Amino acid sequence: MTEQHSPVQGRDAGAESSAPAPALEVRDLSLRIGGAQILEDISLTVPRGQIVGVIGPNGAGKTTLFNLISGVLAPTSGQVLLGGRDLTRSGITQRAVAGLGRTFQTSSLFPGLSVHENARLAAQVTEGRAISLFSFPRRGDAASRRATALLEEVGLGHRAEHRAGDLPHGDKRKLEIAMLLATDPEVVLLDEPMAGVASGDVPGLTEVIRGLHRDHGCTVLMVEHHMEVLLGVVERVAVLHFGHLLAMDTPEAVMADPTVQSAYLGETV
Ligand SMILES: Nc1ncnc2c1ncn2[C@@H]1O[C@H](COP(=O)(O)OP(=O)(O)OP(=O)(O)O)[C@@H](O)[C@H]1O
Repeated sequence: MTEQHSPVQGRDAGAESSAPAPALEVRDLSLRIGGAQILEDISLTVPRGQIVGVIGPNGAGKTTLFNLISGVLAPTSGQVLLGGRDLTRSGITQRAVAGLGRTFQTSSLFPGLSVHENARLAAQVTEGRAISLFSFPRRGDAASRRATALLEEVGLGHRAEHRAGDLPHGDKRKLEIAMLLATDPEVVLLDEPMAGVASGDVPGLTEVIRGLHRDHGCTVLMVEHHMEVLLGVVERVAVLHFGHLLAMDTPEAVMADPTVQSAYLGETV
């Protein structure tokens, strides 16, 4: 996507788009805990189908932003909108029903269950059935078929019967993405998907992330410290610094921005 490069300091350079309601919009979002201002006046928009990266030094507020968007935390002020709908006061489940999916920094799998059982539980939610391992699933039921198809799609078909807890990190992440896909999300938040993943598994996982966008039309917001991966996948990058949005623009514009370089890229990118 080509975008006019404009000065990027302190604002979302895509926020003035006249497109219909963006898939995700955050307006003046702030969080204060005790005396600490964790996030302050964050505003950004993510158009439908775009992949946006979120970067920033440790403690910049990236995970907190995800927690506010997904409803894990309530903001002190500001709004979160999904497809133009204000979900600021909605709980985690309501946001999931509205089309928001999320992975966490730490794995959220059931480690003692098989890969297929994990995927099937996620698929059961979409089938509108209560999550249950005790419903005597048959290989042929709809949730099982969907789980099998999604595992094939992310390249885990051959591991379906493995214990999820025994998977290497890269495969755990793929399984989490298969489970996300089982819920048909429109907007996906990925929190450091490459964390702990062996370098040899990075290209395969990167392809799975691209597939979220390419094959499922998902809008993706992705925190990632692995800059090579991030810059190769995203269309825009949001830079957080001490709880503020320092910039949001194309990777090229952000990387060339002296403010970003001095504030964040003192570390090598
Ligand atoms: N519940 C809390 N109470 C007080 N301070 C908090 C709380 N949660 C987060 N913080 C602080 O808010 C800041 C932002 O934390 P956050 O985890 O969002 O950063 P991050 O950018 O995701 O960091 P990292 O890259 O290390 O994961 C940090 O200084 C953190 O210590």
